[in-house]
Amino acid sequence: FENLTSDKFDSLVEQDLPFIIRQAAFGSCLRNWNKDYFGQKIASKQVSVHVSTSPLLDFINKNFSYCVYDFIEFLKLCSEENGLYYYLRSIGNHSSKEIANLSEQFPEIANDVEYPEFINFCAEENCPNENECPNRHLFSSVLRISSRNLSIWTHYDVMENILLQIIGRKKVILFPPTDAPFLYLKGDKSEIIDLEAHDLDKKYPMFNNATRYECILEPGDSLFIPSMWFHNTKALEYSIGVNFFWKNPQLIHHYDRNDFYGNKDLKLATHAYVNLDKALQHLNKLPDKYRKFYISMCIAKLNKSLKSIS
Ligand SMILES: O=C(O)CCC(=O)C(=O)O
Ligand SMILES: [Fe+2]
Repeated sequence: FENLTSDKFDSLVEQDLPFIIRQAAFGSCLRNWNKDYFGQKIASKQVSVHVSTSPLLDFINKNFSYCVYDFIEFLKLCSEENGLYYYLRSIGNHSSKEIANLSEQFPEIANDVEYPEFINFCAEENCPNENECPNRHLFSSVLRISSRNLSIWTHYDVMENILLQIIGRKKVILFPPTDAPFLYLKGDKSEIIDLEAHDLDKKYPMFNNATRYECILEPGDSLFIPSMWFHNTKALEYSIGVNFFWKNPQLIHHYDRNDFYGNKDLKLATHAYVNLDKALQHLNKLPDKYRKFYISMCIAKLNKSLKSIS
């Protein structure tokens, strides 16, 4: 889409499908950002970066380490081909237990990113009235810089999200939330790391049932990624982007206060998982015949509940 109005944007977000917005007014970052500009603006800053010998980052098996670099040194390493792959996902200043916010961690360049009017972000930094306020509330703004060919594990986030591509092209592969049973999940992440591998169906036969959506983001494109949609991104070139998570007004009370990344399950879902584990612990104490019977009764109950959702 181009030239979106806020009504059109609202109705697209409501549809809960990913879509690309081309050339929206995200500010001067789209014209100014490059290594020389960052060098002039940013004197010295330490960043913690994922570094791996593999371009396919795997969070489950952790095939990377975290290394601290000076930001400008990191940009140099990340943009050259030296056999290592680098990925910066900006985090809070003092520890990872702080929400990423460009204005706080990168104040020198934060004003280069503006939010198009159609998103209707609330002007108040900490709106005292998030429940009643008609505007959207920004949760975090995250700077994402990757080496060419680097891809990020397939995962979902619990918040609505716009991923803005600023430098380089990026391929994004998405799967709808209904594909969860086919993605071999461990929490919010898929075990399937190489989505291009030829023998996926041998190791992951259910993956055949998944519906894959693909797009390539050019600089200036932004992608709406609905909450709970699985996504995997691959930088086709040295890539700089920013993404913005915002809170769904209907879920304000449901988000986990300890969520610093926009990806912690809703509190009630976490309770449900805990209780499900407890239920299974109880049933697993029974002899097989009874265990089988009661587990199938539980599944029937869950299926009935699932079918009642339109
Ligand atoms: O491309 C990336 O660096 C990951 C983007 C992502 O996971 C997101 O926007 O939620
Ligand atoms: Fe994500």
